[in-house]
Amino acid sequence: MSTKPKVVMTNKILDEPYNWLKERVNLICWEEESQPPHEVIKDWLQDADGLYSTFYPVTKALLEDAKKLKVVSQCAVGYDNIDVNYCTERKIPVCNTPHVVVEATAELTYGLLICAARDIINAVNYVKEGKWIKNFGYPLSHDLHGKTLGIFGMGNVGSALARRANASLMNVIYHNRKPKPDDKSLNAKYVSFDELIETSDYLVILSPLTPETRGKFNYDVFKRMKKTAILINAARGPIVVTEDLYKALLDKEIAFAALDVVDPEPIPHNSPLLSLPNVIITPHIGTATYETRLNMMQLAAENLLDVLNGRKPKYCVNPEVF
Ligand SMILES: NC(=O)C1=CN([C@@H]2O[C@H](COP(=O)(O)OP(=O)(O)OC[C@H]3O[C@@H](n4cnc5c(N)ncnc54)[C@H](OP(=O)(O)O)[C@@H]3O)[C@@H](O)[C@H]2O)C=CC1
Ligand SMILES: O=CC(=O)O
Repeated sequence: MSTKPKVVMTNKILDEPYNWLKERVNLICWEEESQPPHEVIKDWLQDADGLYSTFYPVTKALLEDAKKLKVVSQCAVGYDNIDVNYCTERKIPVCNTPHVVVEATAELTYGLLICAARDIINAVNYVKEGKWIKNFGYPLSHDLHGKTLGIFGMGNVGSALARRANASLMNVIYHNRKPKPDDKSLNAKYVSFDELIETSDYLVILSPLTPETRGKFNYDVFKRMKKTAILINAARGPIVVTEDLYKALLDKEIAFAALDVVDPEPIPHNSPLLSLPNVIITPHIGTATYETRLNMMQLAAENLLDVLNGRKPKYCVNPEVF
């Protein structure tokens, strides 16, 4: 019988971190293409010491029979999918992977911003569909330089985006619950939520999903934004009310939306959002580069192993459990 701790992994990860972890623990991993069924993971967890979550819904119901569980290690910075309060009650540390996700997520967000501002996806399709019959024929798009970029949630990723916006000669404003001490170095101005939504040409959501931010962007907010505004959500889908966004785009209350995250995920194939020409959607790929995922996967494995070996992990969102 193995004396190594048992760890449940909710999805296969890259070979290097997988093999690194497998050498150190008794690893049981869901390797199918499909999302692992709740009942299977719940069953595997009954005698497990650790859970390595690839953004799996970690609910009280999933964990309540996992009496030996010592750690939940998430391969992501956001942890809104995890019932942290329940884990804290059980004195189970919840680990995540901040910092290593930052630059790749800012790059993707910046890419969405440029694609939306310059209408690149529709323009590519216009060429592919044989509609390019003369120059000066394609509908005009909008500059980045000289425009106002509003960031809702100026943390690590928001700051990395602000640096890119500075290089594009944009004016950067932001709203957090409190101003950032280093915003001068980011050439970014702290504004109220009202000023953010009313004056941004491009409004990027980069806050965590919390009870306070859930549903924050609703029809009333969209009505108060510029009619020419472009909304980019690279944070979490439920921060935006999906039906309200659809209506606002249809009613031309805002001009365009570029989304890396939606509610629900994956987006249903018959979602009305997919029928709109003024929406582009990517499948939650902010961190989905080889290099970044490798770093995240290794960090999540190290966090997990630290706890199992009685050490404090590098990143833990409920440190009060120690
Ligand atoms: N699309 C993707 O693949 C990815 C998505 N993400 C998402 O992006 C989020 C941000 O990541 P990251 O920058 O690393 O996180 P950080 O914690 O560094 O930044 C979050 C920022 O949001 C602000 N914030 C929190 N609550 C509120 C609120 N109620 N109103 C306004 N601002 C608020 C915080 O400031 P303050 O505390 O002062 O309010 C903070 O500056 C993650 O939580 C995750 O959900 C991250 C990586 C990849
Ligand atoms: O969505 C990704 C994350 O790291 O959070």
